[in-house]
Order: sequence, then C-alpha cells, then structure tokens
Amino acid sequence: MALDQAVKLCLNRTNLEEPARLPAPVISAENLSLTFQTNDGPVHALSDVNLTIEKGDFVSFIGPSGCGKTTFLRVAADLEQPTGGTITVNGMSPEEARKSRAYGYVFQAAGLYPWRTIGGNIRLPLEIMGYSKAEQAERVSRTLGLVDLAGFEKKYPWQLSGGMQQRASIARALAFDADLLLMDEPFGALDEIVRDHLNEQLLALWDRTGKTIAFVTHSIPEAVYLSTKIVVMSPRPGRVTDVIESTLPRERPLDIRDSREFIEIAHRVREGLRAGHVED
Ligand SMILES: Nc1ncnc2c1ncn2[C@@H]1O[C@H](COP(=O)(O)OP(=O)(O)OP(=O)(O)O)[C@@H](O)[C@H]1O
Repeated sequence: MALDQAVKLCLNRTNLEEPARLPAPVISAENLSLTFQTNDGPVHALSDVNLTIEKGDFVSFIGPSGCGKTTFLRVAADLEQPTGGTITVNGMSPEEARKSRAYGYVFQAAGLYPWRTIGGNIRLPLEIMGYSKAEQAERVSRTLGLVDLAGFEKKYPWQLSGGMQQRASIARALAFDADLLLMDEPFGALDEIVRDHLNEQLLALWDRTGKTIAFVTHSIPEAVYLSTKIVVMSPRPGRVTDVIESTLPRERPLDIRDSREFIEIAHRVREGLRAGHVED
C-alpha cells in the first residue's frame, strides 16, 4: 500500500474511533436550582435553569429584582451552593474553577480599597497569589491600558470618577488573565452618558481579548447592545423564560441602537419580561 494511502486510512480510522471532541462550554447549567431556607419559608432563587455559555459569548442576564440573576453568577463563582441540578465552569465544578482562578468577578460597587492606589488595588490579588514584583508591575500596567486608565496607577480611588473606578475594578478582575468575567450590574449606579461610554469600551475590550462575559443588567438597551445572547429571567421561582441569540453584527457603534434589528430584539426582550411578570 502506498504510504499516502496508509496515512489516509489511519487518519480515517482515528476519526472513526475518536470523534473530534468539542471544547467544554465555559458555563453549562442543567436543571440548576437553589432554594434558600429563610424564616419566612423557602425562597426559590433558581428553579431548573438550563443554560450553556460558549467560549467568547457575551451573555446578559436580565429580569426584575429577585429573579436570581446574581444568584446564578454566585453559584458559578462557588459563592453559593446549588440545591439541585448541576453546573460546570470550564468543564469543572465551581469549586475547582474558583481554585484554578477560572474567572474574574466584577461587583456592582467598584469596591476599591480607599487607602490603596489604583495600582495597589489591582496588585492586591496578585500579591496574595504570590506573583513576582516584576510580573505584578507588568500586569497592572497591561490591565490599566486595557481599560484606558494608563497613567492613573498612582492615583487613589477618590481621585477618580465613578466610571473610572468601575473601570479600575474591571482591570483588577482582568489582572490574573481569567478567560471568564462574571459582571454583576457593574454600571448600574452610573449616569447614562458614562454608561454608554463604558458599554462601548467593554465591547471593545471583549472583542480585543476574546473573553467570555456573563453580565447582569436591568437595562434592556444595555443587554441588547452588549450581548451575543440575552437570558431573560422571571422571579418566584427564579427561572429562565427566554434565551435570545442576537443577530446584531459584532461591530456595534452606539447608533446601532436606532436600527430596526436592535429595536426588534429589544422588543422581544420586553415581551419576555412582560410574559414573566408576576404581580406581588
Ligand atoms: N443568602 C440569601 N438568603 C436568602 N434569600 C436570598 C439570599 N440571596 C438571595 N436571596 C433571595 O433569592 C432571590 C434571588 O435573589 P438575587 O439576588 O439572585 O436576584 P436578582 O435577580 O439578582 O435581583 P436584583 O436585580 O435585585 O439584584 C431573591 O428573592 C432574594 O431575596
């Protein structure tokens, strides 16, 4: 048999015996449930949530207060334990993912230590993780560049605007190079103009770095503008009522929000929220 035929046969056989394995989704939840036991009785924060987040997705979670958006992120981050179903992060349990520093977490409030400089805040987790001084310096300057804060390393948080502080907290979450960012309403407290600007910057950062982002928001325009996938949730019990795959191009100038396609997706999100609305 000619060598090239033998190679071909061998390759075919390998293909048959070992079908190409797809990479594990970044987050995969199956029938995920979490019921908190409280003095007022059980609270079903998450009920049978099924969701897959693939590498490079930008997924927004939207829904009224109490529908379990934060709880979902917290379960993925191993900050809460599910009471039913399963969830994996990069194919691992949330505990393993936390230990292997698979994600960065950005909270609603920037949460910077006022007595540390911006550089010092970003450096803190790196110090705890035992990075060398040189590596810390390189990462601080690289991540400050990523969020357009180059030159602000020696400033204190109070010397920065709210939007800049939030960018610094994103830099801190980026500093250890996790491929997954969990962001819990990071821009909720900011005015609309600043928020628009940060949305643009976040999209550019996502595009440049190829990170996977799970992002909680209350804002329909924000969810539609940012996301490749929008997860609509509703409360009591907290559940997913719609998952919308965005048809918008990856390149998104702010005025895309006036396009027919954008308005149609926003309409579907609004309908999903209305359908899941429950009267108290
Ligand atoms: N540790 C806890 N103990 C008891 N109940 C909790 C706890 N954490 C959350 N809950 C309840 O679980 C439900 C879901 O809360 P969660 O914070 O995930 O909602 P959310 O959609 O993020 O709301 P919001 O938009 O207001 O932040 C709520 O009813 C909340 O009161």
